[in-house]
Amino acid sequence: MQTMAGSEDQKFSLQEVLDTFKLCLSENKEVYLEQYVAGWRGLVKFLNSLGSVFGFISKDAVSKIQILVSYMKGENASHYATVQSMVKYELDNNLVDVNKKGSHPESGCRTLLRLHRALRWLELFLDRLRTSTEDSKTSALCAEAYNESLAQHHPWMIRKAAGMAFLVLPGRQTFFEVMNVGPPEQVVAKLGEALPLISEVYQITEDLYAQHNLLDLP
Ligand SMILES: CCCCCCCC/C=C\CCCCCCCC(=O)N[C@@H](COP(=O)(O)O)[C@H](O)/C=C/CCCCCCCCCCCCC
Repeated sequence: MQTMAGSEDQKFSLQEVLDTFKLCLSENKEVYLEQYVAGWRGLVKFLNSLGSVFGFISKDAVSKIQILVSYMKGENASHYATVQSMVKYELDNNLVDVNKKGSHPESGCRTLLRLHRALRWLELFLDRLRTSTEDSKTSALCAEAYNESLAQHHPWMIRKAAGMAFLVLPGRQTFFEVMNVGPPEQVVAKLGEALPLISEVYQITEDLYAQHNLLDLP
């Protein structure tokens, strides 16, 4: 497993992200937090390679990763092995601000929820990339995926800033090259492999959060 330090500087590999999401689920379909966070670290590498325009997004993702890592390494680390154990521990011990921000503004549950919502964006975006054609615009694919998911949870200012950043996304060909997988057909095949894994992790988390009424945590 990679360490947090310095990992964002290394080269992005879609295969590596795929591997971490493969390792995310236990036999009984619990979501391992260490692998979940490792998957996000890999994605942040990609985002960082796109330039400073995406810095505000990367910074937010890194800060959420760091909050989760601090719980995973803290005195109650054993409760932060899986998303399921984290939810149980934080709810049983009243460590989650459920209706409005109070004494636990950075609970693991609310922090993971932000990344979970972003995972839905990723799922939609990757599916669009997979089915795109040579002349498709990544900025449009990204904006569509964003509007269908994360945008619904963001205020106007963030939506505006995100929309501006999408406009400078590199074209489809460059995008595919940065994934370090090989020719476009292989990228498409690899995306087809990655998507069901990401979808399953997303759905398991979504169901868990719905079951505990955690989908709107402030
Ligand atoms: C497989 C390779 C291709 C895809 C690679 C994608 C790489 C993407 C890497 C990271 C995605 C960023 C995840 C952003 C998490 C955002 C969490 C969030 O919603 N935070 C907001 C709410 O937090 P609280 O205030 O409640 O604590 C926060 O306000 C957000 C601030 C930053 C703006 C977030 C905009 C998100 C746009 C997502 C699209 C990223 C575009 C990447 C382009 C490839």
